Amino acid sequence: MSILIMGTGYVGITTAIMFAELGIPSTGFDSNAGKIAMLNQGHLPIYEPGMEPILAKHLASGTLRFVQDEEEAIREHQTVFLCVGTPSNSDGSANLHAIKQASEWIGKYMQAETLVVIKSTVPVGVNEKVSEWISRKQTSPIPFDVVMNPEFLREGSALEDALAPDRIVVGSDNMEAAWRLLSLYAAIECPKIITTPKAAVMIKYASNAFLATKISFVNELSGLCDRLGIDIEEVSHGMGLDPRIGTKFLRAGIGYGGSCFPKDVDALLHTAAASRQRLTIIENAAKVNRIQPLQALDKWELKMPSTFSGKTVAVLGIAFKPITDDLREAPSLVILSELLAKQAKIRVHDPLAVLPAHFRSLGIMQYDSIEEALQGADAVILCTEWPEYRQADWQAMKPLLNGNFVFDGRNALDKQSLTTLGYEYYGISRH
Ligand SMILES: NC(=O)C1=CN([C@@H]2O[C@H](COP(=O)(O)OP(=O)(O)OC[C@H]3O[C@@H](n4cnc5c(N)ncnc54)[C@H](O)[C@@H]3O)[C@@H](O)[C@H]2O)C=CC1
Ligand SMILES: O=C(O)[C@H]1O[C@H](OP(=O)(O)OP(=O)(O)OC[C@H]2O[C@@H](n3ccc(=O)[nH]c3=O)[C@H](O)[C@@H]2O)[C@H](O)[C@@H](O)[C@@H]1O
Repeated sequence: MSILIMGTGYVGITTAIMFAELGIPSTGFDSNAGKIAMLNQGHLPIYEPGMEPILAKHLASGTLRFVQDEEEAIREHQTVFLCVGTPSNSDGSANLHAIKQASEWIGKYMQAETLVVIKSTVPVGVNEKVSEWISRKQTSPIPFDVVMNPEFLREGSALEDALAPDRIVVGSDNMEAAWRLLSLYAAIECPKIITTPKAAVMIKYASNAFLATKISFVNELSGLCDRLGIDIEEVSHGMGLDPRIGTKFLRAGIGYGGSCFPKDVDALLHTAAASRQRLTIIENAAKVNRIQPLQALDKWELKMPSTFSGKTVAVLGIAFKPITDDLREAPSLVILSELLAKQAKIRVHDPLAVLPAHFRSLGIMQYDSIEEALQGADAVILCTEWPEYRQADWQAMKPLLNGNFVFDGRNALDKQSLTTLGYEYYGISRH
């Protein structure tokens, strides 16, 4: 029997394709009709390498389809995954508008007993709200279950992560509903946990907050290492060899971004404040992340003979990480704003991400090639570690520049070879 995925953004489209890959017919619905039209034409509204041909394959076989009408979508299905967005409100809490709207539609249109699965990242207690929103819209009492099933995929490797997850977490007080959900994942081999809805939610928030804290830990430490003349890369490497610490998420840089770490950390802090329980480590992880790009820029400015004012700066990479066109909460945007405040002239390159109109209107130009972006630049700032930048011919590009400063916000370039070529290279505590 087909399952319904509500919300076809990064998580929804990946979930729909994942189930199609597992041989389970899936239907995607999104309130954004433009996305559904695109998907029906075989085009992804997101950038995920290798995913479009798989989408086309399942569209052609009929294992996957997309519909524009919520009533039709809900009437035909008894298993519904909520994959809608949960952005931040201005106070840091999770905005549940889309979750509420989708729940009310389920209540209004469901025809038979339904399993509602919440894959979106939502705070503790939202399963109860969803039950309430569904019930209130029902005209006759059709039974349903609400089960939490947080998602752990990463953008850029979304389908691989979904098909080979580290774990599947199911939060439910009803074992039968939990097993019904787990039966859909039967073909995936990984640890599968059934826990309470509250614990399932906390596993998701705690995982993101821990990873964010790990990054802020190494970023804060990089400040001390810099003062002491220690290369943070050597420290991360040495620390990471201890399997209790691990090498992952120990890369120093200009900070974490993306649609989830900042938002989920804020939402967890909001939950903590509402529960009158401070989370000082996580509060400070967020604080370190806010100042990290600004501190890096200030340090780099001191390396130059004069300030950034009036200087031409080439910014390489604006996406929040490589292999995505996503700019949400990207640290590059902080760097761009600060460079504007410092009255620099800015030239940008990114292989995929498009500079927001707001920055264009302020005079920042985006170029299609690295060479064009570097033309006449006094300094280069790398914000995203796209492989293109490491592989670029820095020797051939040198005559294009007016200055020789390379500031590497991701410690991605080869310091030794750039220095040999006559560049003045500074990264995040590279010594
Ligand atoms: N992006 C990621 O890598 C991950 C995201 N998550 C979580 O998953 C959730 C979704 O995230 P993304 O897919 O990134 O969001 P997104 O913004 O890419 O997609 C959300 C989609 O929901 C649609 N939508 C809004 N209201 C709707 C409604 N009432 N009915 C149907 N569709 C509706 C929007 O039009 C949009 O296409 C969030 O809670 C996020 O925190 C969890 C793990 C990874
Ligand atoms: O909840 C979510 O949405 C997802 O958030 C992250 O995935 P994602 O945002 O796609 O990106 P990551 O690869 O985790 O990177 C996040 C940010 O941390 C930065 N980062 C990462 C690792 C590191 O060592 N240093 C570092 O600065 C990256 O540059 C990037 O800006 C998590 O890794 C996923 O498990 C989770 O499902």
